[in-house]
Amino acid sequence: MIEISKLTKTYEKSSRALKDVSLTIDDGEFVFITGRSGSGKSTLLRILLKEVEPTSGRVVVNDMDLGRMPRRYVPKYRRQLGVVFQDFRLLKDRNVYENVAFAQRVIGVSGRKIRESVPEMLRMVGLSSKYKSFPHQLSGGEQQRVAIARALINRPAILLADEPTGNLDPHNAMEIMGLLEEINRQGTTVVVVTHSSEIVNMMRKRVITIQRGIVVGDEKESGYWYED
Ligand SMILES: Nc1ncnc2c1ncn2[C@@H]1O[C@H](COP(=O)(O)OP(=O)(O)OP(=O)(O)O)[C@@H](O)[C@H]1O
Repeated sequence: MIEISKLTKTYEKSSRALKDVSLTIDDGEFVFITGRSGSGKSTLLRILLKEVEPTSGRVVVNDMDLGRMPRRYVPKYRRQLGVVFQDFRLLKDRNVYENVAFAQRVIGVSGRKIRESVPEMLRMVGLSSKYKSFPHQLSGGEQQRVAIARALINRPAILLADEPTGNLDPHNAMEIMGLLEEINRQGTTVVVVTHSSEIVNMMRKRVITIQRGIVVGDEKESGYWYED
């Protein structure tokens, strides 16, 4: 569960990126956070990841108050969140299998467990046959599938996706959204930041709209889109 109350972020020498944002995302929800460029979406994600500190307000993720979290606990906290980015961020010199396995190796998962869980995850994202391929041999959609497999391999309760379809053509974008929907169906909370109105309108999920740092809309199962 994500509980945000009265969250404000003002960057130095700049206007407010977020102003008095309060919202709750329950376990198992699928939520879009949308808004124009510069509205504050990435700032919100970065605060959730504890990469950016709020100016004021409270953020509690899975019962952990981020404002009270000791610095040494942050890496462990971040591992409880799966994160996917627009530009995939795969290791270019490792194949598909190794890209996914790496996320387990760094936290000391046993070789036996890795050999069991990576193929299972690659099956889930539909990439079993490409496990030996390198990122440059894959389409954008396939690369994003690898990134999703990597984000989920340690079974996080929450998946945060920052413009996950931003580099994909409409067909691949729809496939990735279908995969995120399936992941959500299996119990993971999914939070997708996007400014694609097509995707938001097609999916009919909860849509939180941010405009100049303020939440101006929060609609359940909606195709709501902000006015320019
Ligand atoms: N590190 C920073 N230092 C100063 N100002 C920043 C910083 N990061 C973001 N901002 C400002 O905060 C505001 C919100 O930016 P943010 O990146 O959160 O928006 P966004 O909705 O994610 O935009 P986009 O869709 O283009 O990624 C903008 O005015 C931006 O210029």
